[in-house]
Amino acid sequence: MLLMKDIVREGNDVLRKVTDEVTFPLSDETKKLAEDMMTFLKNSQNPELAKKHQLRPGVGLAANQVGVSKAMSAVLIPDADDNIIMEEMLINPKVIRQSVRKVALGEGEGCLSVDRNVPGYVPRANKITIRYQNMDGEFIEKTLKGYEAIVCQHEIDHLNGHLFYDRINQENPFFVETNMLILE
Ligand SMILES: O=CN(O)CCNC(=O)c1cccc(Cl)c1Cl
Ligand code: NI
Repeated sequence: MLLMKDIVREGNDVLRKVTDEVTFPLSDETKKLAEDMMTFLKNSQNPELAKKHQLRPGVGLAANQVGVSKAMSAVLIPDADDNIIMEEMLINPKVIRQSVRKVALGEGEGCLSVDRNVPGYVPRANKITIRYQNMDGEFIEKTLKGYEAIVCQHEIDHLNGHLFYDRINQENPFFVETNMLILE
């Protein structure tokens, strides 16, 4: 199972490279990696297992965060009652439409690859349409807004070598762009 020791931290170039397109049919190795990534997220969201294995909680994980430069991310988003509202492996994901309107989380963002708090709003498109492939290679288009849109943009950024703090306004980290929504 994947543990925190397997998570690549900032400073490692693999986090700054554009990841390689995933080809189909998936190799057994790539299938196992996808399963391990989703299992990591589930374990990280389970208080008992997270404590036992010292896991930081995550709602997404990109392959290059575990040192594999492939364009795939696991996303596991629970709602306030711990009901899963999104559980997807995003393979070769692309944002094909995005709103002008921006959104940012009021408490900022965090990243397993960043062992420090970086305060500030991370402005992202409030509504996006993504096109990606599932584990069978079928193309899926999904429109997301708010928190799900934020998480998927955080992951797709990883796959393109970006980290969340690249998007924080350097002059004023809590600058609110015109019409930007702040999500508490
Ligand atoms: O890339 C994934 N991670 O680094 C896992 C840890 N971070 C989070 O779960 C997280 C936390 C806050 C906001 C967003 Cl958007 C995300 Cl994604
Ligand atoms: Ni991250």
